[in-house]
Amino acid sequence: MTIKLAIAGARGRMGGTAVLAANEAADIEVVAALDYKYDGQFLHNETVTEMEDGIPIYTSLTALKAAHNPDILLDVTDPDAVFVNASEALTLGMHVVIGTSGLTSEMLTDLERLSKERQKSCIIAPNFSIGAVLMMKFAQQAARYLGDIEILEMHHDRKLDSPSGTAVKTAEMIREVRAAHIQGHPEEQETIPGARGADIEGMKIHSIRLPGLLAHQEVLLGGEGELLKIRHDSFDRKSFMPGILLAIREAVSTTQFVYGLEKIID
Ligand SMILES: NC(=O)C1=CN([C@@H]2O[C@H](COP(=O)(O)OP(=O)(O)OC[C@H]3O[C@@H](n4cnc5c(N)ncnc54)[C@H](OP(=O)(O)O)[C@@H]3O)[C@@H](O)[C@H]2O)C=CC1
Ligand SMILES: O=C(O)C1=N[C@H](C(=O)O)C[C@H](O)C1
Repeated sequence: MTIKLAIAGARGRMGGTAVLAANEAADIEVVAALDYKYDGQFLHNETVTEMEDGIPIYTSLTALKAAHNPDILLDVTDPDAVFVNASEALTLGMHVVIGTSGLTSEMLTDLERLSKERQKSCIIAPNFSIGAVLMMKFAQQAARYLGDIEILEMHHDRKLDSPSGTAVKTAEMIREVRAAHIQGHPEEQETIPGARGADIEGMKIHSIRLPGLLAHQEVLLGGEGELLKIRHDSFDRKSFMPGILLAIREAVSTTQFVYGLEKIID
């Protein structure tokens, strides 16, 4: 069976790479794209134009669904768009795979409810790279022994959200095994606000944005007289593609809500 795939954000950095990867997969066909702008202009009519490779672009998911009946929507858009796109897709009876970061815990709860109600898969992967998933799992494992942790996430300077979805997921995974406690000096004070980074149960997350970077993370685990560093680097968006294809195939063959690719790989 050929999986009919629609992509929201198909003209972006991740979406463009995903179109190429899906087109190379024998069992997947990209049937349409969902977008809201073309060449900087906002689009208003329903079927608008097509991508360079002939994939039609729609501004309305309802119109896209009526014309192409895709099995699944892959969303790689931005934090403001993803929840609306994913909720609409589930409501229309499509499975959903989400790579977009920035979903709040309330949004995750709503998507889980909708996915169960509609009996459609919703797979959310803060990071599709197999190496990054392993980095998160290794950090979780190490956190049982070294509980003072700071996460350094480094991305390209076009990224909209901070901290990254990967850093948040890493802290959440570590939280499952680490006793909650405040790190650093109990009376420490920031003389410049933000100096100590974002805080999840005492763990600090520091976000770096620079041209030249793509997606990198270091988890620093400190103990008396020692430091363990666990680092992952994505140098190319191709690193995310095997995980995307895996999630798409998994989504159409089951109905499940999954937050984290580690749950599928395991
Ligand atoms: N899970 C993972 O492994 C990875 C996740 N990501 C995440 O994927 C997301 C996209 O990243 P990236 O490709 O770098 O970003 P880009 O800005 O390059 O791409 C996002 C695309 O989505 C489009 N878009 C915005 N709003 C909508 C909407 N409502 N409907 C349809 N399309 C829309 C944008 O159009 P326009 O530019 O005209 O606004 C743009 O083309 C980010 O959240 C990022 O964190 C990225 C890499 C890996
Ligand atoms: O914006 C990106 O590029 C990336 N975003 C994801 C995140 O927020 O963790 C995944 C990866 O780090 C690349």
